[in-house]
Amino acid sequence: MKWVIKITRDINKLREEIDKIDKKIVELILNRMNIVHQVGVTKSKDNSRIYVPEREVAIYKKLSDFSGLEADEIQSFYTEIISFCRKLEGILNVGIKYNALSLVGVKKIFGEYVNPVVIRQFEELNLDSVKYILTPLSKEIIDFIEKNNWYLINKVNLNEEVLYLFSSYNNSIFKDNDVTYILHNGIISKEYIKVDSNLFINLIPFKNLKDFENLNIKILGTIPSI
Ligand SMILES: O=C(O)C(=O)C[C@]1(C(=O)O)C=C[C@@H](O)C=C1
Repeated sequence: MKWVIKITRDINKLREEIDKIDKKIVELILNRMNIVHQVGVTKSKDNSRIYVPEREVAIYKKLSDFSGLEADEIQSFYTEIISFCRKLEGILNVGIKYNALSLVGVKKIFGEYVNPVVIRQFEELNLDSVKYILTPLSKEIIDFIEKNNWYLINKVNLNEEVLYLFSSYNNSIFKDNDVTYILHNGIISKEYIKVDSNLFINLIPFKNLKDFENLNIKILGTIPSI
């Protein structure tokens, strides 16, 4: 019986430590929110985009290098911290087709603070308020982004499928190892996705993009990688 009491006492001490740490974490999150709010005010003056995927990926990478934790592990909890801060800048509307996978994908990319807008066809979207679409690749979305001049800006891997994030805003900072997705009527890279019998999405390292300049290609976008 004696040792049970000792363990309980030790656990209580450890929990006191945890409580202290939690207070510090929340205090730091409040400081972070304050700074992000100021970023938001600056952005709203020059009307720049709220969601900056390449910056979010850079944050995961820096914290991974700093801590030795895998970037995926950092991302698993940091997405929510960024989501919580980002909501001060505004809540994003993201168009999805109705299915459980898309709802999971939206939360995995944006965290809790996001507004999924469920639609049957992308053409139904109100483009004044919806600037993002998360979807598997299809001819329908390729046609939509070509028509509306949208870009491929991010992706999310779920167990069974990959969902791609399209936006009316393009990413603006690219690193050499980021992957550029280009549309062409043939296969011109080692990695590619077949859209239909005469349309392929070729995946090219951003640093090699200049080698493809002379071909008849359309750049869909570049996805930040860690
Ligand atoms: O750096 C910015 O542009 C921010 O708005 C801050 C912040 C963040 O919480 O760190 C939030 C939203 C962006 O997607 C990227 C980063």
